[in-house]
Amino acid sequence: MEINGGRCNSGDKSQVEGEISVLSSDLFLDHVGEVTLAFNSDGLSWKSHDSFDNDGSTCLGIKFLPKMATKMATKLRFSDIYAVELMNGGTIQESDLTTASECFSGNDSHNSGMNHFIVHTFQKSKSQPCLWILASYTFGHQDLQTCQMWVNKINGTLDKEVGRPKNLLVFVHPLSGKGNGLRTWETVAPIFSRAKINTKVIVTQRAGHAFDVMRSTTNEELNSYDGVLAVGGDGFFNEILNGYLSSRHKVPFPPVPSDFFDALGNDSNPLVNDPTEADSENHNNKETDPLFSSSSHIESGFSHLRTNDASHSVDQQIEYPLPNQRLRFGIIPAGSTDAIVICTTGARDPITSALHIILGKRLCLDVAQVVRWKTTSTSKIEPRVRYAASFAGYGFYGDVITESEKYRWMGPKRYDYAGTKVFLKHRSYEAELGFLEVESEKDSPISDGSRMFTKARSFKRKKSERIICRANCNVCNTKPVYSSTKSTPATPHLSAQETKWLKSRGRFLSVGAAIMSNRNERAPDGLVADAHLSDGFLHLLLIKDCPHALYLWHLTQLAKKGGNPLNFDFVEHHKTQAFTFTSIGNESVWNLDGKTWTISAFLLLVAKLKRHAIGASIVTIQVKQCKGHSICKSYSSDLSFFHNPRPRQLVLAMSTPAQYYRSLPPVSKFYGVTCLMTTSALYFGLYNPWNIALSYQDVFKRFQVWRLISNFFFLGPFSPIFAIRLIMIARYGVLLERGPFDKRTADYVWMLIFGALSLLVMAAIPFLWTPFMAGSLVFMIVYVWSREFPNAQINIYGVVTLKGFYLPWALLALDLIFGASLMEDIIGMIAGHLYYFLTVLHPLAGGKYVLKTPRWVHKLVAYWGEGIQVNSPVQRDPNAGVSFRGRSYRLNGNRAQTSTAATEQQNQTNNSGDGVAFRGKSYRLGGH
Ligand SMILES: Nc1ncnc2c1ncn2[C@@H]1O[C@H](COP(=O)(O)OP(=O)(O)OP(=O)(O)O)[C@@H](O)[C@H]1O
Repeated sequence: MEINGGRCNSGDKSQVEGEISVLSSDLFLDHVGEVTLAFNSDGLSWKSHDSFDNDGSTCLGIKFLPKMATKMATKLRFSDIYAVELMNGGTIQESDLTTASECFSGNDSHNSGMNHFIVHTFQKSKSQPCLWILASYTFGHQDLQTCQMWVNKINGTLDKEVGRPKNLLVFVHPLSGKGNGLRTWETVAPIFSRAKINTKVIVTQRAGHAFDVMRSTTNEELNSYDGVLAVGGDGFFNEILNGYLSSRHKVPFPPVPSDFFDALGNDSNPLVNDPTEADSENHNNKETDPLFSSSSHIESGFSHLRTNDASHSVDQQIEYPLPNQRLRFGIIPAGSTDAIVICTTGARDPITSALHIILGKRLCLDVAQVVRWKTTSTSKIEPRVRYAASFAGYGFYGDVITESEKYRWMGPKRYDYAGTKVFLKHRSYEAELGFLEVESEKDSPISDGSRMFTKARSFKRKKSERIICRANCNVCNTKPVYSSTKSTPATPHLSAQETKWLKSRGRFLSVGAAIMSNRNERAPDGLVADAHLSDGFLHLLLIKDCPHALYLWHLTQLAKKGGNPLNFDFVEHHKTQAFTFTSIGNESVWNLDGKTWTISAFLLLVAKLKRHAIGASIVTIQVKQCKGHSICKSYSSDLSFFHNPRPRQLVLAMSTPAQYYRSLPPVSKFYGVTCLMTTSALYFGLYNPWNIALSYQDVFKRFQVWRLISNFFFLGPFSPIFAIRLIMIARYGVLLERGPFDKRTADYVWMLIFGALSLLVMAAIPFLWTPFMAGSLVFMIVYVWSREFPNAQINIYGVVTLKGFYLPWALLALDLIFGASLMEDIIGMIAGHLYYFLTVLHPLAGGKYVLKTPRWVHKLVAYWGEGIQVNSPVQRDPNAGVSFRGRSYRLNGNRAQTSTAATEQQNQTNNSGDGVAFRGKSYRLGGH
């Protein structure tokens, strides 16, 4: 076939690689050479004329195989092509074998003055398949008309590709993330113009600008767009979403849960805040929220529903369509977190997102509706609705956003800084939550094992089984089946029989509602690894007040790929469709997709609306029809469940010494008992204490290595000082072991070993040496406790009441008064601080966690057979622990489990009045 002659088979049906094509031509493909290009029903395909085995690709006896030619695809689907461009003139390179091409004779004419067209597509990155990289194929022909014909033909087909946008409204947040919003748009804008997509670009001037534009744009104008793009972060996207929905999502509110307020004191509720609204969206908007006033059916629906009248179910059958059903929403990531983009496209890359949008890829997302109630008829606080697409968080999550806004100039690093500051403050907030349990879910045929209602069930999922929800997810694509007879297939109504409201009240470090997994660079698996994008559920995470170290452990699990952040006793995890929230006392703020909702949040109901109201799509969001409030119906009819408080009673004092002894956790019991026995043996004159004292001379010269250990078990002869030290073990050692080190026996043993080693090193310095360092080790325990429980109230001899933080210093002062040696106290505090610094402060400041418990300690504990270590890398020895097995009891009177105790439900022993641990309780409202 003579290529230079431009022989073209246009219009002929020919066969390329066995496919029937409607058009084929002989063309030059850049970097490949002569090819026959075929136009098939689903895409383009080509076949090279060059056989790389023949002599033509051999130069001076060396065979050259063009790399590009062998790697290049030979097929392109139309669904992957986003543009085709005709170019007049220019050069086509026959192959990338420059050496070889020099050997070719008579081919110079191929390389210049050729007309060509470029087919624009993408390819997936080999190392990261979610990352899409721009790719293009340049086909050349000397005849311009041939090129033109191909371009027209391809364009004609691309025009028929469904779902591709033609007109987009683009909002650019210039200061987003590191201030790169505008530059990000400039990077992707040429791709949109190449794909012949018209864009109207609005660069925002202030916070709330995009909200105002979205809210005030008429529906007619919005109808002229296929979608709205946010070039920015999650908060910016949230603003656009709220601007759109706030005036258009006309549905009646769920009923005011009046029973709930009654429970808290009704009208005279002192907790009602009456703040001046600081909503950024409404700076310039004096309008009353149309959700509450403008629509008559809304008004009637709202007041009607407020009566909790069962007849509102009639209203629930009313459909409230959004005016522009085909409008979609997209994000080009330019923010600091970009969790929505990471969860949908899988790559935090503006080009990948732009390609998804241009090619019309879509995905439904659930959107949560957050309703702040008007708490009483006279309350000045107005009911208000907000929407969140990824996350709603309170406490730690709200405080971090508030704090980080002060340091926006730092860019994304502000979250690390603000997070550390908020962590160190360790604020907890009292609150009461009610959440919906959908019983029918358990029997649902779509249940995939990922639907969890209890913590125990949720933790059974192995890391390897985690499902990452993306496009075409089976769970999200399957309609839930509910048994209510009133249901229509599209509107699953939950009857009171099918649903239960559970309640949880207490002090929480944070409350989070994850609407999607919220994967991001700081939490690679997200808050809830296997959350779905549009299954109609959200994941409620309640982090109860707990010591610093445990909370840090939870956070480090969050930050770790494959971590298990929910596997803690102080973490409650519920998969639900709705929850209520009532703050009590001091309040934090809510963080909705990274935007704060100021202190006015009194009670929130988050109802995931997917199949009830709104669906959203990937990068592109499609708003679906709203169909009533079945959740709310069950809410009003099921509130009686709120009143059945059956808190778990904590038994803190045992009635007999034997019971007390059995209740002690293993390490403190072992250490305390050994110290007591050592002193008792001395009392009976059984040994000379100098034989167990620390003496490096004896250790190194006489190999009396036991001295390195034995000196840690002698607290001195019976005396007031001895008694105080023993009580310290029984009190603070036990509190530590039951609190921060609960189910972390190996870690606690390692803390003591590390402390002992540090003390031994210090004792090598002559003026720090003391013969017995048990007192120092006890002081180390007290110091660590004081850091873990800094706000606990302590009372010294009924005279002085202090915060836990000052306890070691108070004891130091007492030792001074009693005339005891201060040296051992001080070196104990140094060892304690070293441990706390390496395990808490240093990792918090971004440093490495260097003090990981060594494997041999895990083995030791496993061999011992006492205590529990969650996530232990070693198996417990089934024959171990004979000496203590079965003699340890939990405080609630249950025998401690010594085997698979990781799933054990354990009481929070810190409720003992230290005022630090979670004081609330979670219980089934039905009293089960
Ligand atoms: N021109 C502007 N000047 C100041 N603030 C703006 C402007 N445009 C938008 N904003 C506000 O900035 C807030 C944060 O924006 P955005 O979410 O894009 O950035 P981010 O916080 O860095 O990213 P992420 O939410 O992913 O962490 C938005 O909620 C929006 O209200």
